[in-house]
Amino acid sequence: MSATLEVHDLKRVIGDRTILTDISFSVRAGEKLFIRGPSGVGKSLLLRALAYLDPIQGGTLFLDGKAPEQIGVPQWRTQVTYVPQSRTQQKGTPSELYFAAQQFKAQRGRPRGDLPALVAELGLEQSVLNQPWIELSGGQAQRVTLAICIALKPTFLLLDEPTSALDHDSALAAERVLTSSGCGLIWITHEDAQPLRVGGRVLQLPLGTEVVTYPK
Ligand SMILES: Nc1ncnc2c1ncn2[C@@H]1O[C@H](COP(=O)(O)OP(=O)(O)OP(=O)(O)O)[C@@H](O)[C@H]1O
Repeated sequence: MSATLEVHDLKRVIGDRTILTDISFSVRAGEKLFIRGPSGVGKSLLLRALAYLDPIQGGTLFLDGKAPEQIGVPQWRTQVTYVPQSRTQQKGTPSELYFAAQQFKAQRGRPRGDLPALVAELGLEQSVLNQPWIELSGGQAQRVTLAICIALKPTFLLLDEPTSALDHDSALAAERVLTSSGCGLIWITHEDAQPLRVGGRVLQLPLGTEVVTYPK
């Protein structure tokens, strides 16, 4: 049976503003769930909450029936990995980040993907791996970040507009790489055509209702 990520009645409050409330859904490894909604509605906050990067003010998260505290927060984030919209850091190179990520205790002994192959499939030269982050374009940084996160083989990838800095052909390549990764994908997009192309369920914020499922 494939792994399942469950969210029950999630609530996020910032200051005196309730941004998200009563959000419930579940996703299995290999499935795709798109998150849609207007700017500022709380899409990034939802993904950050799922990765246990921010505290939540209500609700529960489970991975295969276990809460983050039971699994251990580093182990949770190893399996439920947030991929930020912008470049992960300004210091060092992508290779150094990939090496450093593998040194975390929760990452040791886990299977890895083929990072050079992922870099090539995303239309990048291998040399980007050894270029300082600061020298990469927004689109190069976005793709190499994706390649690193996929190569770390989490069970779920939480994708914060993963193709926002890409031209159309590069976006299509990224969609192919992501869908063949085998990860469960929870994917924020502002592009109407993307869920239709990729296939998957669509959850609309602020209500958190599933509005449509596109076949694939
Ligand atoms: N650290 C923070 N402190 C205060 N307010 C925050 C913080 N992070 C987010 N917010 C607020 O929470 C709301 C939701 O933010 P979020 O980034 O999740 O929106 P979003 O739906 O991802 O938007 P966009 O589509 O523009 O990326 C916004 O009003 C934002 O200003």
